Amino acid sequence: MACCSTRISPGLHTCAGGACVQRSGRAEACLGVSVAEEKGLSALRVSSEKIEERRKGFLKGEYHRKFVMHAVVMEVPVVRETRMGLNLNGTKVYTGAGGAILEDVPHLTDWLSGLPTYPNPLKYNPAYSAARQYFVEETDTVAKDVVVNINDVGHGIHFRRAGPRDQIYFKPEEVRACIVTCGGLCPGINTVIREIVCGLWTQYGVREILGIDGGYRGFYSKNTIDLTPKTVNDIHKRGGTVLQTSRGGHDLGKIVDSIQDRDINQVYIIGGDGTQKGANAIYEECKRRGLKVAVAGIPKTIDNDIDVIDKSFGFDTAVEEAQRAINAAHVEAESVQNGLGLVKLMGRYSGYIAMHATLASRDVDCCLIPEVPFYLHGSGGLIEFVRKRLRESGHMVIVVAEGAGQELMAESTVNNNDLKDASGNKLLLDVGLWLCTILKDHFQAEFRETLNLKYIDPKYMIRAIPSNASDNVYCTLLAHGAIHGAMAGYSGFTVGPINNRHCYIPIKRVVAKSRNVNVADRMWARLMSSTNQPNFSRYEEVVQRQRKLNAQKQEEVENEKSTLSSNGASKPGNERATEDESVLIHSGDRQEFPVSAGGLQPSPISSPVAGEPTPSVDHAAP
Ligand SMILES: Nc1ncnc2c1ncn2[C@@H]1O[C@H](COP(=O)(O)OP(=O)(O)O)[C@@H](O)[C@H]1O
Ligand SMILES: O=P(O)(O)OC[C@H]1O[C@](O)(COP(=O)(O)O)[C@@H](O)[C@@H]1O
Ligand SMILES: [Mg+2]
Repeated sequence: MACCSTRISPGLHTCAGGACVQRSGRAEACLGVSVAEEKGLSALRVSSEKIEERRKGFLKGEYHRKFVMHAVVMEVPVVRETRMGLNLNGTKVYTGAGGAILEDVPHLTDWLSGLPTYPNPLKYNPAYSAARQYFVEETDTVAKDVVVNINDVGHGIHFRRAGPRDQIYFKPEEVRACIVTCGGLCPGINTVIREIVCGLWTQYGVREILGIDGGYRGFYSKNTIDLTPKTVNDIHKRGGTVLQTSRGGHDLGKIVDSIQDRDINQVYIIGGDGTQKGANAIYEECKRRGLKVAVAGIPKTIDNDIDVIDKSFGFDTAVEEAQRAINAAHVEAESVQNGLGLVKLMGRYSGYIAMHATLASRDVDCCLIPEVPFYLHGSGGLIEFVRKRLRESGHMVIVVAEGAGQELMAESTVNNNDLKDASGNKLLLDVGLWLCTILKDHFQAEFRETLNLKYIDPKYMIRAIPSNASDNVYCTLLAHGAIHGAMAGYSGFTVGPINNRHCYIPIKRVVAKSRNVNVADRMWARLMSSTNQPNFSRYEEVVQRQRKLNAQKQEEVENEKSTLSSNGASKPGNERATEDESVLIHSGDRQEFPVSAGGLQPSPISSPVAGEPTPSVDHAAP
């Protein structure tokens, strides 16, 4: 049992460091914590009478679990106030008397005073009336870090717990909500849309729900779509988004004009990091204009790179679907001699899908992710490992995240790729095709071996499927969290689970940085120990050496050029010659490699490292 969901309630903590311990086997716990956990109550508002009252209830066996009470709980002084301030980002921050810090989300009352409140209609909803302590207290919070030292004082950062509030700030018949989906596809988007519509309709009695067609630009360039439980009934069984999506087109002025013109007062925005930045700008602008508009973000990213929350929806589905591609690659590889299956998975900057898919599969020999730069040649390099593994097992499978090796490829690209998509995201070089060409050609040229390489890029097949059962449930909780938050008057927030408890997080906090695989963490260690792949720890050294070599070569070419021009030698087809020279520089000594797909030259880093033995040619190989 965790006591951390109540850490803002220091009055109930009794142990030296402010933590409570469950004694194994005997189901013991602090009363305060068990009460707060079971009933969703907070000590911040709890008087000693209330504790006494609850204690009696507890003793009468009103609670599910049988806890042995720590007598000392009752002696702890009750905290009567918290301190409020702003942090550097302008986020409201509450500091509890015990040192816990609540990073709060904005509320309509921050800029609109005297707003009336209304009782939550869920009180009278027969489905929910049986749920004990259904409403979340305003003082309930969730701790960001749950693994703490028992002797630590202060209880770290907390976020507001998500869920329905007793009082709401919108009369249901006043609500005119809209939903928009932006960015790349991800399994589960339709489920979130469906559950926002059905939740608003059935839980709160909202009748006006509009779909914005085609992402942010749809606010000002398209008609809206009426959404009802009937129109969205089956959409969770389909992949994609029924509302359509897009990149780019975030014209803030026009979007908020459209919100105002259409009398929209709740905006539900489903999208990734770019979308959430856009959502924050919309919230800020609504606030600046003094509008009673609640803006709720629902984080979507198949890459699982959104910070703070446990994981994004669709991630589990994606990892599961990736297994099919890995299995296929494995079957192909083990059915031939020198078989190599290469699978490229999503992950622009974060290798979560590749890492989890590898761990789940057990058939993967090497997993390459953006967080771990790799190199090809020399000791500890990829080629050495591939050769070793092929010799041992006769076949192997490599999983590569699409953002891996970008620096390595960029180094070897004659016309460096600076292209961006409509949202400003850098377009990636194709690491899958690049690896195919390099590996095949190198094995042929250097070892006289034919690699039976099969390349699978299942990205769009994975993104397009509907969410699996557990993601469907997750999407439902996200959607419900978002509607409860908006109805309660919160705005500029993203909803998501932290340590398995759903929270409202300031959007600003979520987009401040993206999340990456922590290679110093045990999860990556597990992967390394299961694949036994190289850790590429010599990357920097290898790159530096190669850069030096390239610079020397460049200098030689420049010198040659200037000698030619000072001799007044006019070479026919001079321009073409210059191009060829630049190819030479970038391709190092390995001119036997053809230009790979995507216009890439073999990497300079892919050349043997100076001072290292060149791999011997294996003439015995077929
Ligand atoms: N910094 C930003 N400010 C405002 N809008 C943004 C910003 N970055 C991206 N957007 C908008 O968010 C939408 C989706 O962004 P994108 O990066 O394509 O996908 P994702 O949200 O999945 O990361 C696009 O319409 C884009 O214009
Ligand atoms: O090909 P598209 O549609 O531009 O999408 C490419 C990107 O979309 C993703 O699937 C998810 O990206 P976003 O979450 O930023 O939309 C990435 O893995 C991938 O790089
Ligand atoms: Mg993104």
